[in-house]
Parts: sequence; C-alpha cells; structure tokens
Amino acid sequence: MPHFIVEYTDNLNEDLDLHRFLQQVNETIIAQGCFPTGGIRSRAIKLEDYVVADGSCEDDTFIHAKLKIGQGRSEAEKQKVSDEIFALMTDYFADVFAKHPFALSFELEEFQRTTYKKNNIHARYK
Ligand SMILES: O=C(O)C/C(=C\C=C(/O)C(=O)O)C(=O)O
Repeated sequence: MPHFIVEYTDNLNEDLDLHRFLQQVNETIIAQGCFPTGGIRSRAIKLEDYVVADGSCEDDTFIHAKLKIGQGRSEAEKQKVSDEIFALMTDYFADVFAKHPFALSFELEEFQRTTYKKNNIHARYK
C-alpha cells in the first residue's frame, strides 16, 4: 500500500485545502505506473502538540509528509516519485510559505519487512 501521510501544525488549519492536495498526491502516484491504484491511501494528520525550534514563536508552522512503499522499485522510480511529490508540495503550499514561518519536508520510506495485507479494492482496477 503506498501510504501517503502528511502531518501539519494546527495553526495552519485555515490556510489549507488538504482534501484537494491529497487528491493531487494520489494522481501523482498513480501516474508513475509502478504503484497499484487500489493500494494507495493518503491522509492528513493535524498536530496539536509540537514544538518548533526553541519554541519561542507560536506562529511557526510545519508540514512533513511521508510516502511509505513496499520494496522492489528502482532508485530512478523512487527518485522520480519523490521529486514530483515534493514539487507538488512546494507549489501547493507556496502561499503558506509566503505567509508564515514555515518548514516543509518530505521523505520516502520503504517497508523493511513484508507487510500483512488484505485488500479488496484492487479488484476495481483490474
Ligand atoms: O507492498 C506493500 O506493502 C506496499 C504496496 C502495496 C500494497 C497494497 O497494494 C495493499 O496493501 O493492498 C506498494 O505497492 O508499495
């Protein structure tokens, strides 16, 4: 299951349309052609308890996203999906960057062990 998980600080709440962002993330992942559409699960998690830097600025904000995938993709495939997702994030959150003290980051992580899975959504995309 490619899992896309984005965490965001709650002081960004009013500035974000995360459903539209997650839709675009899924479209980006599907367009790669190497991830099963029925396995893609994206979600956003609002952070209420966090500290940025030395904690002196309550207006500090951040967004961190992670794409978790199974093993087997080439380095080129992993680099391409990472580059495209971070480009989307940079573009999508450009207004946030202009308006707030803001840290944006992304990582790709591979599951180190086989995941346990049972998923009947795949049948829809066969
Ligand atoms: O292999 C994995 O665990 C991740 C994965 C796909 C998973 C599913 O399709 C699923 O859970 O149904 C992947 O393509 O990276």
